[in-house]
Amino acid sequence: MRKILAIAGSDCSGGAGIQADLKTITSHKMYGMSVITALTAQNTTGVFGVMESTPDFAAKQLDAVFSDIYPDAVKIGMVSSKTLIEVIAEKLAEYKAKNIVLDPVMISTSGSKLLNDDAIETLKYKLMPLADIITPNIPEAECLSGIKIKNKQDMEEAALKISKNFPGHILIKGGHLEDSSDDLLFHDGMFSWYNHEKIKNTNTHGTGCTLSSAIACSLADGFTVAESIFNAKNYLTGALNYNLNLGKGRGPLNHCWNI
Ligand SMILES: Nc1ncnc2c1ncn2[C@@H]1O[C@H](COP(=O)(O)OP(=O)(O)O)[C@@H](O)[C@H]1O
Ligand SMILES: Cc1ncc(COP(=O)(O)OP(=O)(O)O)c(N)n1
Repeated sequence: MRKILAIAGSDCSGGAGIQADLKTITSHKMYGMSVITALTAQNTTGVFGVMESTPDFAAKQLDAVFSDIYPDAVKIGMVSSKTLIEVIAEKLAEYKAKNIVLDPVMISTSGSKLLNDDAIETLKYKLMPLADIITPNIPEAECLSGIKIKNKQDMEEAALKISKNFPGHILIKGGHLEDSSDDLLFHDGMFSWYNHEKIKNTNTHGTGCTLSSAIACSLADGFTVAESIFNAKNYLTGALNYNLNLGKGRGPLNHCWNI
């Protein structure tokens, strides 16, 4: 049994955050664990409130997990404050965590800030160096690179810029592009494109969380990063294609389409 730890915020409506992570991990027939960094009051229409965990309590959760059931991979999602990021980085280094996938969650697609402005540098310089792969969406890649992204060429430029400070795998997700959903992987001086036509489904709440957890599952299974992205995209495509239609806004995915 592979064991996966998700460090992320809770989405009470079940589409994104820790709930999407645990559903994804379970659908991969793996054992999911969670360190909850924040409670959010949100649904398919927006985010109405955020209540952060204290850094001390996040540290307690990390100690409880790592001292008992050592994870084969770790996915990190929403971590909103500087002090929380610092404590998570310290604990992951202390426990020599491996196969770390960092989704640098900054703003929900519904427009709410999920990362404090004064925490961006801490995320860049304390948490990113521990990650094997980071998975920014286009607005997040713009923030990390300082480049405005309008097309695929801009995505390549942004990846190059981000790589100046981060030697690991950089996956810039293209879900926010107008006419395609092509994702770009940059590593070791090489670009690889994961091309995908846009699925005509507006129910995409939690796609980023789902993709990063699915990547963590394949890494835990021993696949390379490039193979793990390929597997994760297939899983995500199945969940999107199901066209689940729940809620009054941008609805969630069917994480259980494959079981
Ligand atoms: N309509 C869509 N059709 C196909 N793939 C999509 C669609 N929307 C998002 N994706 C995929 O979902 C993943 C998450 O993408 P994105 O929406 O950019 O991230 P986030 O959810 O973090 O904002 C990416 O692999 C992207 O290509
Ligand atoms: C608690 C929580 N974490 C992360 C997100 C962002 O989720 P993401 O998968 O990027 O999807 P959308 O924002 O596009 O729905 C979130 N909303 N809540």
